[in-house]
Amino acid sequence: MTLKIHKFANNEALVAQLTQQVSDILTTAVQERGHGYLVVSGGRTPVSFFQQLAQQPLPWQNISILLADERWLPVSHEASNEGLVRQYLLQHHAKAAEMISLISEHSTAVAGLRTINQRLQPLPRFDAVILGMGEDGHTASLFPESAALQEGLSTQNPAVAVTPLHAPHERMSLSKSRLLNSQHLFFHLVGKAKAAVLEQALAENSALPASVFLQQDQVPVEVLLAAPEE
Ligand SMILES: O=C(O)[C@H](O)[C@@H](O)[C@H](O)[C@H](O)COP(=O)(O)O
Repeated sequence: MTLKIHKFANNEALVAQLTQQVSDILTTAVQERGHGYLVVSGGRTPVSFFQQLAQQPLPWQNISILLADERWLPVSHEASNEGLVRQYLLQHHAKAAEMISLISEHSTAVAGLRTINQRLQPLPRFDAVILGMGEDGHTASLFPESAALQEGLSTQNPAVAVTPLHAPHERMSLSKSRLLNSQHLFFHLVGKAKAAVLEQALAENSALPASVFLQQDQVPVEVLLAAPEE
């Protein structure tokens, strides 16, 4: 398992490093294969990272951005992850990037799944996937106890439709196999509560969804953690 954990005194320092690493990865990707693919997460944590990354003078017209997961809502809804990405990441230089949406016109994620799988099927290996983690150990929308978890962890399809038991909104999540089809994988974690869940997810017999991504041999994973030390 190639796992590196980088600890930061605060999110500002973390974001500076993550921005640098992701910028380098995307620059290399565009140089080497003409196009870069970046997968980001929604939620509250990534906002300042999005703001920093958007200001980097990268070859954005050759970069596609996707979400690791999406809430099945109109982009104009305040809880839409695509709305968040459009508001904070697809700005400044990054305005030129392409966004590959995880939602469709269908009224439910289950009904839209086929369309989303078809949309994602042709995509090559991602260059970087940045995951968050919930305090219940979920990552992307792969929630513990959700009926779709097993499918999300075992399907070879790129996406899975999820109805979380304890979180709002129906979701579309990238599957484990699609998320791990990447050159680089990062976790961006902020706060003491996340540090504690990280410890659980790193334990040998952890059943938390995040541990599936932390404890694997397929893609090097770097955890960037900003949490005050006791
Ligand atoms: O749509 C989502 O909810 C996310 O993609 C999700 O997996 C997120 O990364 C975690 O829930 C952490 O969320 P916070 O950053 O808000 O703590």
